[in-house]
This record gives sequence, structure tokens and C-alpha cells, in this order.
Amino acid sequence: MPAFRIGTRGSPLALIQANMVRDALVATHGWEADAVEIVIVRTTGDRVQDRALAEIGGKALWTKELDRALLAGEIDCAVHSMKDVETIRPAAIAIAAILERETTCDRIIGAESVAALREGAVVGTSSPRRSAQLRKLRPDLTIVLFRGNVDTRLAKLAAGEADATLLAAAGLVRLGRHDVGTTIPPEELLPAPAQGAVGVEARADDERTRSLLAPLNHRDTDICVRTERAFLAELGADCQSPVAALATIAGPSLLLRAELLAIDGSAHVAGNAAAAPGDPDIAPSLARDLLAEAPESIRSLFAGA
Ligand SMILES: NCc1[nH]cc(CCC(=O)O)c1CC(=O)O
Repeated sequence: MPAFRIGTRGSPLALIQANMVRDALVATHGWEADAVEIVIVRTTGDRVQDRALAEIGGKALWTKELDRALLAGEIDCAVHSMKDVETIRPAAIAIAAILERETTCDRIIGAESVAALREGAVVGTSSPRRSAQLRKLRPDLTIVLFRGNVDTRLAKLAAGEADATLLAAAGLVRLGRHDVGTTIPPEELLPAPAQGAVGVEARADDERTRSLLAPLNHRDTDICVRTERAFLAELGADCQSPVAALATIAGPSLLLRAELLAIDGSAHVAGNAAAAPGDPDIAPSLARDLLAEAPESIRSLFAGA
């Protein structure tokens, strides 16, 4: 059979995630391991390392080049951290599968907890959500910009550029760094929409690839990630917005928790909603309710406001 080409970014975590997809395809379809080729595509987000992502401007920092390769037929599918995928995608590209989610929490590295950070501690992060949440909890903290892949950030921490940093537990676990940091429960720090989920995109009209990928889809993860993305979409927000959202399925019900913050953490609104899994309205209605409650410092951040 012809080689099946998986496109991915080249970071160590991206490659591990692409390998997860390859292994699942090989196991599901009984292919030889060499039936799948991993194709590395460099993205704008990989190239620009010295500025906050929000500053680079333009969306699709992690997806544009992979989208181009996908639409040009250079790859059959593209593997993404769903957290980094914009809510509005080109019509010719479809999410073909979302793998079972890894833990959704953030971890703190360099301190036992946010509360345990010394007065005035310096925390490195490039995430507007993490920065706002940290400053909400601890207005005394100084936030410095930490870009780069997981290993780069851990190296910056080890070099003393900050006292602590926050990273997604999912990435650390996938990189085999199970021992790094302390998990922060979602009640204290709600994660980013789609954190911990790996998705695979294909050309919308490529029925063959979509049906090969369909068995990799994990139903509950798919429902939760789509719900969180719908929450972001209603706000007109993206992964550079100070927004947290986590959907979970417990028995017969889908629970969505969410938080919007002012950039400096000086204001926040949080709430939750429950519905039957797959209820299309839970996310947009919670988004509208929270926006309606939010002070101007938060409302002004969202195009949907
Ligand atoms: N924006 C970077 C990014 N995108 C996905 C992950 C981690 C893996 C995941 O959330 O699935 C990370 C690093 C981090 O936030 O620590």
C-alpha cells in the first residue's frame, strides 16, 4: 500500500504525538510500521522564539504551514495539540479524530504550589491565561516571558531565569517527565480549552483518510474538546486569550467549567453549566452568561462581546 504521510511540527512533544497517531493507525489497520511516514513541517510559532505569541500577530501560528502542506497533498493528515488549533478552521480541513485525552491539568515547576511561591517570586510563562490566573491568585508575582518548547522552558528555569514556571501535565507526561512539577487541581487553576488533547486533521473531501482515522476518535474526548472549543468560538477568542475552560463527562452529564480574566488578573468571572453530552447550546450559553456578568476590562477583550 502507498505510504501514509503524517504531518507534524518538529518539537520533541509534537513528534511523540505524531508517533502516537502512527502507532494507533498501525495497530488499528494491521499495517507495517513503515507504511507510515512522518513529515516535519516548520511553523511560524516554531520559527519566532523571542516574542510573545500574542505580539507576532496573525493567527494560525502553529497550523498555517501544516494546513498548506495538507491542502497541497504533501501530507495526508496533520497532528496537532488541539489547544493550539484555532476555533475557526478552513472549510476544506476537518478534524478527523481526537485521541483519548491525557490529564488536563497544569503543573507548577519550581515550587510546591502557587501559594508556596515566595513573596514577589518571578514566574516564567508565555500564556496570557496562566499569567492572568497567577496574578489573580498572587498579585505580588512578577511574570516574565518564557517561550520555547517544554525542554527549553525547563532549561530556562534551571538557569535561574525564573523561580517557577507552569506547564501542561499532558506534555510533561508524554515526554516521559512524569516526575517534573506538582499538579495544580482545576479548582485552583482551570486549564486551557482543549489542553491535553491531540487531534488529527485531514482534507474534508478525503473520505479514505477520514475513514482510516475515524477509529482513532475517542468519543468522550471529542465531545469535551468540541464543547470547550465552542466556548472559545462564541467569545471570538483563541489560545492567546485569558480564557480557561474544562468540560468533563460524569455519568449521564456533561459539565463545563469556565473562567474569563482581565489580562492583569485584576478581575475574573467564572461559572459552570451542565447538560446532556452533545448538547450544542451549553458552551455558547455559558459564554454569553459570563460575558454579560463581566466587567468592561474583560468584555473589551472579546470580539464576540
Ligand atoms: N502552547 C504550547 C503547548 N501546546 C500544547 C502543550 C502541551 C500539551 C497539551 O496541552 O496537549 C503545550 C505546552 C504547555 O502548555 O505546557
